[in-house]
Amino acid sequence: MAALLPLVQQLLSGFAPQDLNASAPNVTHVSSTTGTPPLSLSSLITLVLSFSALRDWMKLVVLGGIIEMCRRFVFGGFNKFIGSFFITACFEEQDSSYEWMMVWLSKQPSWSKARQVQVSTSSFANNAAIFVDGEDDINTRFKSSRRLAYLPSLSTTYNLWYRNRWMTITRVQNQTGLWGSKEQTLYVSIMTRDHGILNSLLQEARRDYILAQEHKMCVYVSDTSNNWRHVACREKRSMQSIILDPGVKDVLIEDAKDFLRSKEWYAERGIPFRRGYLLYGVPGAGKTSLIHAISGELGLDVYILSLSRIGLDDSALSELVNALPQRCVALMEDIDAAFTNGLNREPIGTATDTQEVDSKPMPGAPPPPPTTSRLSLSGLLNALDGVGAQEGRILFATTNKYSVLDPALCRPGRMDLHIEFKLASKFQARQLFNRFYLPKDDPDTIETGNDKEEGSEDSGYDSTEKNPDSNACVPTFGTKHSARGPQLEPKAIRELAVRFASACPEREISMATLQGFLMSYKTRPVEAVADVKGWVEKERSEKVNKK
Ligand SMILES: Nc1ncnc2c1ncn2[C@@H]1O[C@H](COP(=O)(O)OP(=O)(O)OP(=O)(O)O)[C@@H](O)[C@H]1O
Repeated sequence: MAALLPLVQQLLSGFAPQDLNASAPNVTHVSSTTGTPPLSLSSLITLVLSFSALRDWMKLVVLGGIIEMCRRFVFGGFNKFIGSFFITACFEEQDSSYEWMMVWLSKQPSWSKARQVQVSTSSFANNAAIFVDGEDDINTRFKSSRRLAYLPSLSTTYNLWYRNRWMTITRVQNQTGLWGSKEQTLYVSIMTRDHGILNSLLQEARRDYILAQEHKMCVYVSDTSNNWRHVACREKRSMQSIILDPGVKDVLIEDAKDFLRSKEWYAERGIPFRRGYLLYGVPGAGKTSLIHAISGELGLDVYILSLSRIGLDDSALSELVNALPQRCVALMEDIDAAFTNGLNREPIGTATDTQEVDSKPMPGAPPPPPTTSRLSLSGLLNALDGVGAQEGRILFATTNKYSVLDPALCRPGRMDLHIEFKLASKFQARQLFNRFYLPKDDPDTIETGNDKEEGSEDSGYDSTEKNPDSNACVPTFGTKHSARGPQLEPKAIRELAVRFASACPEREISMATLQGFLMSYKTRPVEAVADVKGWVEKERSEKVNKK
C-alpha cells in the first residue's frame, strides 16, 4: 500500500493541467512538504470526468438505476393492483389456526391431485396432515412405525377453489431466533374483497379440526421463547378407566362442569372466573391419569406449565399464563419441585434468595451453569391470580409433598379443591382386576375406552369366546392377544377379583404397582390370584430392606 502511494501521486501530478489551478483561483491549496502536488476535490472530479470511458460508465450506471427504478415501480404497482383483488391471511405454525388450515386442506379434493408434495413422518404429521392411504393398516401391525403424511411442499404455491373463488396456498419456512429454530407460515390468498369469505373459511377449518380431534385431547408445552407449542394429540382417556374410591371422581368432574357453566354467575358477583384443583398424595395413585381423563371429558386441551424448566422466571411464567386460551386446563405437575431453591415469597435476586446467598462464585471461577428455575413463590402467586391471569381456565396442580406447600399457594381462589390420593384400597384392587379381565361390555367392567397407552386392547381377557377347557392356557402364535388366555365366565372373574382384593393389603401398595403386577399376568387371571399373596410378601420385605 505504502509503495503504491507515491505511484498514484506521480500519476496525478502528471495529469494535473496547469490551467486547472488557474481556473480555480479561490481554492486554497495545501502544499505538501513531501512534494505532493496540491489537489482540491473539484479538481479531482474534473480530472476523473476528463476520462471519456469513466463518463460513459457513469452514464451507464445512472441509466441502469433509472431503468431498475421504473421496473420496480411498474411491478410494484402491478402487484398492488392484483393484490387489491385478494384477501391474504397468514397462519403461523405456533398458532392453532395453522393446524385448522392443515386439516381443512387435507379435506380438499383438489389437494389429492397435487403434483409436488412433502412427505413427513414428524410428530406434527400425526396430528394435522394428509395421511397416505392404507397407513392405518400398517400402523395396526407395526405399532412403533411412524405415520406417513403428505404436507404441502415448502415455497410451492397451490391453486384451489373455495366457494367459486380462486385461492392460492403457500407454505414457507423461516429461520427464527439465534439458535436456528425454524417456523413455518402458511399464506392463504383468496380472490375476493369480502371478509365474510375468509371468516367462513376459518369457521369451516375450525369445525373440521374440532371434528377431527373429537376423540383426542391436545397437549401444549411452552418453548424457550415462552410461546405455547402444540406437541401432541392423544386419545382421550375414559373416566371409567380411573379407579378411585367411590364418589371422588364425581365430586371433581361435577365441580369442573359446574364451573364451566357458571361464567355469568362469577361475573355477576365479581369473582375471577377460574378454578384450581390440587391433587396430592402418594406417587402412582392416578393423579396425572385423572387430569387427562377429566380434560378429555370436558373437551379441553391441556397446557403443561413445567415450573422447573430451565430459564423459566417470574416474567416468563406470567407471560405464559396470560397467553393461555379462554377455556383450557393448565397443568402444573409436581408443584413442590419448582421451589427446590427454597420456598419464599421474595422475588429472585433479593437477599433472601438462598441460592444466590449460599453459592457465591469464587473469584475468577467460570460462571455457574443456569439453575433449573428462576421462579419465586411470589412470581407464581402473581401469575396465578394477578391481573393478567387468564379467565376461564382450570388449573390442576399435583404434588407428592403436600405439607411443604405454602399456605398462600393452597388457599381457596388459587386451589379451590384439594383431593388426596392414597395407596390402593381393597375396593380399588378389585375394580382394577375386573378392568383387566372382564369383557368390555360387562356392566362391572371399568371401561377402558380409548386408553391405548395402558395397553387396554392388548391386555384384554376376552371371556366371551367360549373355550371348552376353561382353565387351560392355550399358547398360540399369530392370533389376537386377547384370545390367548383361558376363557372364564364373567361370574368366575368377579369371584377371582374378590379373592385378589382380599389378598391385597389395604392402603399398602400403589395402584401403579398393582397395575404392574397384573401386567405380567395379562391373560392369566387364575395365576395372578394364586401368586398375589407371595408377591405382596415380597413387596413388603423389599420395602423394609429399602428403609
Ligand atoms: N387410580 C388409578 N386408576 C387407574 N389406573 C391407575 C390409578 N392410579 C395409577 N394408575 C396407573 O398407574 C400409572 C401411573 O399413574 P399416574 O401417573 O396417573 O400416577 P400419579 O399419581 O400421577 O403419579 P406421580 O405422582 O408419580 O406422578 C398409570 O399407568 C395409571 O394407569
